[in-house]
Amino acid sequence: MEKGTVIKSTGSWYQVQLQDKGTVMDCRIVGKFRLEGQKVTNPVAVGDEVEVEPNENEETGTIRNILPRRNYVVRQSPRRKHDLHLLASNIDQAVVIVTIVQPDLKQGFIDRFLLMTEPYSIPTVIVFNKADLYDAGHRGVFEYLRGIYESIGYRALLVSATGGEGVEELKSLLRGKVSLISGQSGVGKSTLVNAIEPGLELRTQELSDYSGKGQHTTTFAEMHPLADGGALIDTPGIKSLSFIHLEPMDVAHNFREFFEYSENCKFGGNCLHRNEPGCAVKEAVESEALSDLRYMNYLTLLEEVEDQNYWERHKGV
Ligand SMILES: Nc1nc2c(ncn2[C@@H]2O[C@H](COP(=O)(O)OP(=O)(O)OP(=O)(O)O)[C@@H](O)[C@H]2O)c(=O)[nH]1
Ligand SMILES: [Zn+2]
Repeated sequence: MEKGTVIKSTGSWYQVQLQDKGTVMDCRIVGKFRLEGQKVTNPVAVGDEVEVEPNENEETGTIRNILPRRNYVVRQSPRRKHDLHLLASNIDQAVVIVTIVQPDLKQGFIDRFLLMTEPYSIPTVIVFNKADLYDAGHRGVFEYLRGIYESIGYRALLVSATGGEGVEELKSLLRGKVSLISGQSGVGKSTLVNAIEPGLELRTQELSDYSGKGQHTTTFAEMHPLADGGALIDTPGIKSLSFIHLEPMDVAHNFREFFEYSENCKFGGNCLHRNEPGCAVKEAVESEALSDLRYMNYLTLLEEVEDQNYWERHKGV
């Protein structure tokens, strides 16, 4: 057995960088794996520490064991809505790239992303790219959002991949850390990564193939080492994020700023902060101690998760 780190996954094959030799081996996995009792489309994630048994040819191998994960980021599979998809594991931080223009910032996207990274309290940096295109109004929107997110402990950064603004600061945030980097399509992720590490070829892509059942997208993630230390785990552009695997209470527990108020809710840890009498979270929103934008997005996500749970329970009845 040899130990290694998964640096790329393509669905059926995994590239494992071997700890001792430093070489990369193509590996397969046998058997079915589950995550917290739910099916996963990819049982092994980029970032996983694994034990590999080399095949007779010594060129390929079989993953026999996944070492315990320090953390992981999971989303609902874009292909099979009842399955989960592991984006990455054992990461130090997540970087979500957004832009206010070209394309317009999708309302609620940042909070959806944070709901994905919050279960393991993964530090998340929100990078606003294309600063060179922002007029005074756009800058105002950035300042407003930065105020909201930095007050609850997330870093917000203004950068321009093409103009250079903020790139050095982002570079120093990435140094020495394993960062998951993600964003909606077209926000400039490839351009930005190239500005950070010229020559780093992002080959991550969303491949579409056509089968009789319709259009399928396959997701690939890949870990790239950084010259200054650390690594980037690149993920394909995210179209949408939903949360079939969460319960309503999980949504409440992963809006981190609610915590210091929720202990004063009449129903304490069981409060969903909606119409419950004596809800301290709702009061804090009304008195503007908490952001009403975040609260509004919270209610949307809560309702979405409740609807899903409803249909799950009534399926086949
Ligand atoms: N003005 C301006 N344009 C940018 C900036 N960063 C990226 N772009 C442009 O935005 C477009 C999309 O950039 P990409 O780097 O391909 O975006 P991406 O996020 O990797 O997109 P996908 O490959 O679809 O995931 C390109 O035309 C870039 O030249 C920026 O900071 N300022
Ligand atoms: Zn409450």
